[in-house]
Amino acid sequence: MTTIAVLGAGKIGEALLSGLLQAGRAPDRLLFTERHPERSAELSRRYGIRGTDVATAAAEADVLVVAVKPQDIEPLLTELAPAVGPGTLVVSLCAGLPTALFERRLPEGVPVVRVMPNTPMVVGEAMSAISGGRHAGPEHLTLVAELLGSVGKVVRVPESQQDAVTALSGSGPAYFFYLVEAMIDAGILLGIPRAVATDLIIQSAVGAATMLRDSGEHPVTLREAVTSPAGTTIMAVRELERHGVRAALLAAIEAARDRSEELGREHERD
Ligand SMILES: NC(=O)C1=CN([C@@H]2O[C@H](COP(=O)(O)OP(=O)(O)OC[C@H]3O[C@@H](n4cnc5c(N)ncnc54)[C@H](OP(=O)(O)O)[C@@H]3O)[C@@H](O)[C@H]2O)C=CC1
Ligand SMILES: O=C(O)[C@@H]1CCC=N1
Repeated sequence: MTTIAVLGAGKIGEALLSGLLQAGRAPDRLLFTERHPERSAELSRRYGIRGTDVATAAAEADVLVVAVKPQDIEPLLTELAPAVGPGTLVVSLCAGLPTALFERRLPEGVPVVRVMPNTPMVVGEAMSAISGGRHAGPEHLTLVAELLGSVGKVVRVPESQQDAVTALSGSGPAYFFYLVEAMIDAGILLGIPRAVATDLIIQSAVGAATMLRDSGEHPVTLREAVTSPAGTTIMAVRELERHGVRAALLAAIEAARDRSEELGREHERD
Protein backbone atom coordinates (compact mmCIF):
# COMPACT_ATOMS: atom_id res chain seq x y z
CA MET A 1 0.00 0.00 0.00
CA THR A 2 1.15 3.53 -0.82
CA THR A 3 2.67 5.58 2.00
CA ILE A 4 1.95 9.29 1.75
CA ALA A 5 3.81 12.06 3.56
CA VAL A 6 2.40 15.59 3.74
CA LEU A 7 5.21 18.14 4.03
CA GLY A 8 3.70 21.11 5.86
CA ALA A 9 0.49 20.03 7.58
CA GLY A 10 -1.22 23.42 7.81
CA LYS A 11 -4.77 24.13 6.66
CA ILE A 12 -4.77 22.26 3.36
CA GLY A 13 -2.26 19.61 4.50
CA GLU A 14 -4.43 18.79 7.51
CA ALA A 15 -7.57 18.80 5.32
CA LEU A 16 -5.89 16.21 3.07
CA LEU A 17 -4.77 14.01 5.97
CA SER A 18 -8.20 14.18 7.58
CA GLY A 19 -9.96 13.46 4.27
CA LEU A 20 -7.70 10.49 3.52
CA LEU A 21 -8.32 9.01 6.98
CA GLN A 22 -12.09 9.45 6.59
CA ALA A 23 -11.80 7.75 3.20
CA GLY A 24 -10.36 4.70 4.98
CA ARG A 25 -6.61 5.10 4.50
CA ALA A 26 -4.59 3.38 7.24
CA PRO A 27 -3.03 5.84 9.74
CA ASP A 28 0.30 3.98 9.63
CA ARG A 29 0.51 4.78 5.89
CA LEU A 30 0.34 8.51 6.52
CA LEU A 31 3.17 10.77 7.68
CA PHE A 32 3.57 14.50 7.99
CA THR A 33 6.20 17.11 8.73
CA GLU A 34 5.61 20.35 10.62
CA ARG A 35 7.88 23.16 11.78
CA HIS A 36 6.52 23.48 15.32
CA PRO A 37 6.70 20.54 17.74
CA GLU A 38 3.44 21.58 19.47
CA ARG A 39 1.55 21.54 16.17
CA SER A 40 3.10 18.19 15.33
CA ALA A 41 2.09 16.71 18.69
CA GLU A 42 -1.45 18.07 18.31
CA LEU A 43 -1.87 16.51 14.86
CA SER A 44 -0.52 13.14 16.06
CA ARG A 45 -2.94 13.22 18.98
CA ARG A 46 -5.89 14.23 16.81
CA TYR A 47 -5.36 11.75 13.98
CA GLY A 48 -3.10 9.00 15.35
CA ILE A 49 -0.52 9.62 12.61
CA ARG A 50 3.24 10.16 12.86
CA GLY A 51 5.04 13.46 12.51
CA THR A 52 8.60 13.21 11.27
CA ASP A 53 11.39 15.13 9.52
CA VAL A 54 11.76 15.68 5.79
CA ALA A 55 14.61 13.16 5.36
CA THR A 56 12.66 10.37 7.09
CA ALA A 57 9.49 11.24 5.16
CA ALA A 58 11.44 11.10 1.88
CA ALA A 59 12.99 7.75 2.82
CA GLU A 60 9.72 6.11 3.91
CA ALA A 61 7.02 7.56 1.67
CA ASP A 62 6.14 6.72 -1.94
CA VAL A 63 4.36 10.06 -2.39
CA LEU A 64 5.52 13.37 -0.92
CA VAL A 65 2.80 16.03 -0.90
CA VAL A 66 4.27 19.53 -0.62
CA ALA A 67 1.79 21.76 1.22
CA VAL A 68 3.82 24.72 2.46
CA LYS A 69 3.06 28.31 1.46
CA PRO A 70 4.72 29.27 -1.83
CA GLN A 71 6.80 31.80 0.14
CA ASP A 72 8.26 28.91 2.22
CA ILE A 73 9.18 26.64 -0.67
CA GLU A 74 12.90 27.43 -0.93
CA PRO A 75 14.12 26.04 2.43
CA LEU A 76 11.89 22.99 1.96
CA LEU A 77 13.37 22.23 -1.49
CA THR A 78 16.87 22.64 -0.08
CA GLU A 79 16.04 20.00 2.55
CA LEU A 80 14.23 17.76 0.09
CA ALA A 81 16.72 17.76 -2.80
CA PRO A 82 19.38 15.51 -1.20
CA ALA A 83 16.74 13.21 0.35
CA VAL A 84 14.50 12.38 -2.59
CA GLY A 85 15.10 9.78 -5.32
CA PRO A 86 13.54 9.19 -8.76
CA GLY A 87 11.32 6.43 -7.29
CA THR A 88 9.42 8.97 -5.19
CA LEU A 89 6.52 10.96 -6.57
CA VAL A 90 6.42 14.63 -5.55
CA VAL A 91 2.97 16.25 -5.54
CA SER A 92 2.78 20.02 -5.10
CA LEU A 93 -0.33 21.74 -3.81
CA CYS A 94 1.37 25.14 -3.90
CA ALA A 95 -0.46 27.97 -5.65
CA GLY A 96 1.45 29.44 -8.55
CA LEU A 97 4.55 27.24 -8.40
CA PRO A 98 5.28 25.49 -11.70
CA THR A 99 6.42 21.88 -11.87
CA ALA A 100 9.57 23.21 -13.61
CA LEU A 101 10.66 24.87 -10.34
CA PHE A 102 10.58 21.50 -8.55
CA GLU A 103 12.29 19.77 -11.47
CA ARG A 104 15.13 22.34 -11.42
CA ARG A 105 15.70 21.92 -7.70
CA LEU A 106 15.22 18.15 -7.29
CA PRO A 107 17.41 15.36 -8.73
CA GLU A 108 16.97 14.64 -12.45
CA GLY A 109 14.05 12.34 -13.21
CA VAL A 110 11.97 12.91 -10.06
CA PRO A 111 8.31 12.92 -11.20
CA VAL A 112 6.31 15.97 -10.13
CA VAL A 113 2.53 16.46 -10.31
CA ARG A 114 0.99 19.88 -9.67
CA VAL A 115 -2.39 19.86 -7.97
CA MET A 116 -4.83 22.60 -7.05
CA PRO A 117 -7.25 21.19 -4.47
CA ASN A 118 -9.60 23.01 -2.12
CA THR A 119 -10.52 22.71 1.54
CA PRO A 120 -13.86 20.84 1.13
CA MET A 121 -11.46 17.88 1.04
CA VAL A 122 -12.14 17.67 4.73
CA VAL A 123 -15.74 16.52 3.97
CA GLY A 124 -14.81 14.41 0.94
CA GLU A 125 -16.04 17.13 -1.46
CA ALA A 126 -12.79 18.59 -2.81
CA MET A 127 -12.37 19.84 -6.34
CA SER A 128 -8.82 19.05 -7.44
CA ALA A 129 -7.19 19.81 -10.78
CA ILE A 130 -4.01 17.91 -11.63
CA SER A 131 -1.21 18.45 -14.19
CA GLY A 132 1.88 16.35 -14.76
CA GLY A 133 5.40 17.74 -15.03
CA ARG A 134 8.14 16.64 -17.46
CA HIS A 135 8.90 13.32 -15.74
CA ALA A 136 5.35 12.45 -14.64
CA GLY A 137 3.97 9.49 -16.59
CA PRO A 138 0.36 8.27 -16.88
CA GLU A 139 0.95 5.97 -13.88
CA HIS A 140 1.82 8.98 -11.69
CA LEU A 141 -1.25 10.91 -12.82
CA THR A 142 -3.43 7.86 -12.22
CA LEU A 143 -2.01 7.45 -8.72
CA VAL A 144 -2.64 11.12 -7.87
CA ALA A 145 -6.13 10.99 -9.40
CA GLU A 146 -6.93 7.94 -7.23
CA LEU A 147 -5.54 9.58 -4.12
CA LEU A 148 -7.51 12.80 -4.59
CA GLY A 149 -10.51 10.94 -5.97
CA SER A 150 -10.97 9.46 -2.49
CA VAL A 151 -11.56 12.97 -1.09
CA GLY A 152 -13.57 14.56 -3.90
CA LYS A 153 -13.69 15.17 -7.63
CA VAL A 154 -10.61 15.32 -9.88
CA VAL A 155 -10.02 16.86 -13.32
CA ARG A 156 -6.88 16.88 -15.44
CA VAL A 157 -5.92 20.27 -16.88
CA PRO A 158 -2.93 21.56 -18.85
CA GLU A 159 -0.47 23.18 -16.45
CA SER A 160 -0.95 26.48 -18.30
CA GLN A 161 -4.49 26.61 -16.80
CA GLN A 162 -3.47 26.01 -13.19
CA ASP A 163 -3.31 29.71 -12.23
CA ALA A 164 -6.87 30.19 -13.49
CA VAL A 165 -8.01 27.02 -11.71
CA THR A 166 -6.41 28.30 -8.51
CA ALA A 167 -8.46 31.50 -8.80
CA LEU A 168 -11.68 29.59 -9.55
CA SER A 169 -11.84 26.46 -7.42
CA GLY A 170 -8.72 26.73 -5.22
CA SER A 171 -9.93 30.02 -3.73
CA GLY A 172 -13.56 29.33 -4.70
CA PRO A 173 -14.81 28.09 -1.31
CA ALA A 174 -13.72 31.43 0.21
CA TYR A 175 -16.04 33.35 -2.15
CA PHE A 176 -19.01 31.21 -1.11
CA PHE A 177 -18.16 31.60 2.58
CA TYR A 178 -17.90 35.36 2.03
CA LEU A 179 -21.30 35.43 0.34
CA VAL A 180 -22.88 33.42 3.17
CA GLU A 181 -21.30 35.73 5.74
CA ALA A 182 -22.72 38.79 3.95
CA MET A 183 -26.18 37.19 3.65
CA ILE A 184 -26.22 36.40 7.38
CA ASP A 185 -25.38 40.07 8.00
CA ALA A 186 -28.35 40.99 5.82
CA GLY A 187 -30.51 38.86 8.11
CA ILE A 188 -29.21 40.83 11.10
CA LEU A 189 -30.03 44.06 9.24
CA LEU A 190 -33.59 42.83 8.79
CA GLY A 191 -33.90 41.99 12.51
CA ILE A 192 -33.57 38.19 12.37
CA PRO A 193 -31.57 36.65 15.27
CA ARG A 194 -28.06 35.59 14.15
CA ALA A 195 -28.59 31.90 14.90
CA VAL A 196 -31.81 31.81 12.87
CA ALA A 197 -30.28 33.82 9.99
CA THR A 198 -27.31 31.42 9.96
CA ASP A 199 -29.60 28.38 9.71
CA LEU A 200 -31.70 29.99 6.98
CA ILE A 201 -28.70 30.89 4.85
CA ILE A 202 -26.61 27.75 5.33
CA GLN A 203 -29.52 25.44 4.49
CA SER A 204 -30.34 27.62 1.45
CA ALA A 205 -26.69 27.31 0.36
CA VAL A 206 -26.70 23.51 0.83
CA GLY A 207 -29.99 23.21 -1.05
CA ALA A 208 -28.83 25.45 -3.90
CA ALA A 209 -25.46 23.61 -4.16
CA THR A 210 -27.22 20.23 -4.25
CA MET A 211 -29.57 21.46 -7.03
CA LEU A 212 -26.62 22.83 -8.98
CA ARG A 213 -24.87 19.48 -8.73
CA ASP A 214 -27.77 17.09 -9.12
CA SER A 215 -30.51 18.72 -11.24
CA GLY A 216 -28.55 18.95 -14.49
CA GLU A 217 -30.08 22.42 -14.97
CA HIS A 218 -28.12 25.51 -15.93
CA PRO A 219 -27.67 28.03 -13.05
CA VAL A 220 -29.67 30.60 -15.05
CA THR A 221 -32.66 28.23 -15.27
CA LEU A 222 -32.48 27.55 -11.53
CA ARG A 223 -32.34 31.30 -10.76
CA GLU A 224 -35.21 32.04 -13.13
CA ALA A 225 -37.36 29.50 -11.30
CA VAL A 226 -36.95 31.57 -8.12
CA THR A 227 -37.59 34.89 -9.84
CA SER A 228 -41.33 35.66 -10.02
CA PRO A 229 -42.69 38.51 -12.19
CA ALA A 230 -42.78 41.73 -10.13
CA GLY A 231 -41.76 39.63 -7.13
CA THR A 232 -39.09 39.90 -4.44
CA THR A 233 -36.15 38.18 -6.14
CA ILE A 234 -36.06 40.47 -9.16
CA MET A 235 -35.88 43.48 -6.82
CA ALA A 236 -32.80 41.94 -5.21
CA VAL A 237 -31.28 41.01 -8.58
CA ARG A 238 -31.70 44.60 -9.78
CA GLU A 239 -29.69 45.80 -6.76
CA LEU A 240 -26.99 43.17 -7.38
CA GLU A 241 -26.66 44.38 -10.97
CA ARG A 242 -26.76 48.04 -9.91
CA HIS A 243 -23.85 47.40 -7.51
CA GLY A 244 -21.84 45.57 -10.13
CA VAL A 245 -21.63 42.26 -8.28
CA ARG A 246 -21.08 40.26 -11.49
CA ALA A 247 -18.30 42.61 -12.63
CA ALA A 248 -16.81 42.50 -9.13
CA LEU A 249 -16.64 38.69 -9.29
CA LEU A 250 -14.99 38.76 -12.72
CA ALA A 251 -12.42 41.29 -11.49
CA ALA A 252 -11.86 39.43 -8.20
CA ILE A 253 -11.18 36.10 -9.89
CA GLU A 254 -8.92 37.75 -12.45
CA ALA A 255 -6.95 39.35 -9.58
CA ALA A 256 -6.58 35.93 -7.91
CA ARG A 257 -5.32 34.45 -11.21
CA ASP A 258 -2.80 37.30 -11.53
CA ARG A 259 -1.55 36.71 -7.97
CA SER A 260 -1.07 33.01 -8.68
CA GLU A 261 1.01 33.88 -11.76
CA GLU A 262 3.01 36.38 -9.70
CA LEU A 263 3.76 33.77 -7.01
CA GLY A 264 5.26 31.60 -9.76
CA ARG A 265 7.31 34.47 -11.21
CA GLU A 266 8.78 35.25 -7.78
CA HIS A 267 10.62 31.91 -8.05
CA GLU A 268 11.53 32.12 -11.72
CA ARG A 269 15.18 32.96 -11.24
CA ASP A 270 15.81 30.51 -8.34
N1 LIG B 1 -5.69 26.82 2.17
C1 LIG B 1 -6.24 26.49 1.01
O1 LIG B 1 -7.47 26.54 0.84
C2 LIG B 1 -5.39 26.02 -0.13
C3 LIG B 1 -4.02 26.09 -0.10
N2 LIG B 1 -3.28 25.65 -1.16
C4 LIG B 1 -1.82 25.72 -1.13
O2 LIG B 1 -1.39 24.88 -0.08
C5 LIG B 1 -0.22 25.41 0.51
C6 LIG B 1 -0.43 25.54 1.99
O3 LIG B 1 -1.48 26.45 2.25
P1 LIG B 1 -2.17 26.52 3.68
O4 LIG B 1 -2.39 25.14 4.17
O5 LIG B 1 -3.29 27.45 3.55
O6 LIG B 1 -0.99 27.20 4.52
P2 LIG B 1 -0.58 26.97 6.03
O7 LIG B 1 0.35 28.06 6.39
O8 LIG B 1 -1.81 26.77 6.85
O9 LIG B 1 0.20 25.57 6.01
C7 LIG B 1 1.53 25.40 5.71
C8 LIG B 1 2.17 24.67 6.88
O10 LIG B 1 3.48 24.27 6.52
C9 LIG B 1 4.34 24.56 7.61
N3 LIG B 1 5.71 24.66 7.08
C10 LIG B 1 6.30 25.68 6.42
N4 LIG B 1 7.56 25.36 6.05
C11 LIG B 1 7.76 24.09 6.47
C12 LIG B 1 8.86 23.20 6.39
N5 LIG B 1 10.01 23.54 5.81
N6 LIG B 1 8.72 21.96 6.92
C13 LIG B 1 7.56 21.59 7.52
N7 LIG B 1 6.48 22.41 7.65
C14 LIG B 1 6.58 23.63 7.12
C15 LIG B 1 3.79 25.85 8.15
O11 LIG B 1 4.28 26.16 9.43
P3 LIG B 1 4.18 27.69 10.00
O12 LIG B 1 2.85 27.75 10.67
O13 LIG B 1 5.32 27.81 10.89
O14 LIG B 1 4.27 28.62 8.83
C16 LIG B 1 2.30 25.57 8.13
O15 LIG B 1 1.87 24.81 9.25
C17 LIG B 1 0.04 26.75 -0.17
O16 LIG B 1 1.09 26.62 -1.08
C18 LIG B 1 -1.27 27.10 -0.83
O17 LIG B 1 -1.06 27.82 -2.02
C19 LIG B 1 -3.86 25.08 -2.26
C20 LIG B 1 -5.21 24.97 -2.33
C21 LIG B 1 -6.11 25.46 -1.31
O1 LIG C 1 -5.16 31.89 -0.95
C1 LIG C 1 -4.28 31.14 -1.39
O2 LIG C 1 -3.22 31.59 -1.86
C2 LIG C 1 -4.51 29.65 -1.41
C3 LIG C 1 -4.41 29.08 -2.78
C4 LIG C 1 -5.81 28.70 -3.16
C5 LIG C 1 -6.56 28.84 -1.93
N1 LIG C 1 -5.84 29.31 -0.97
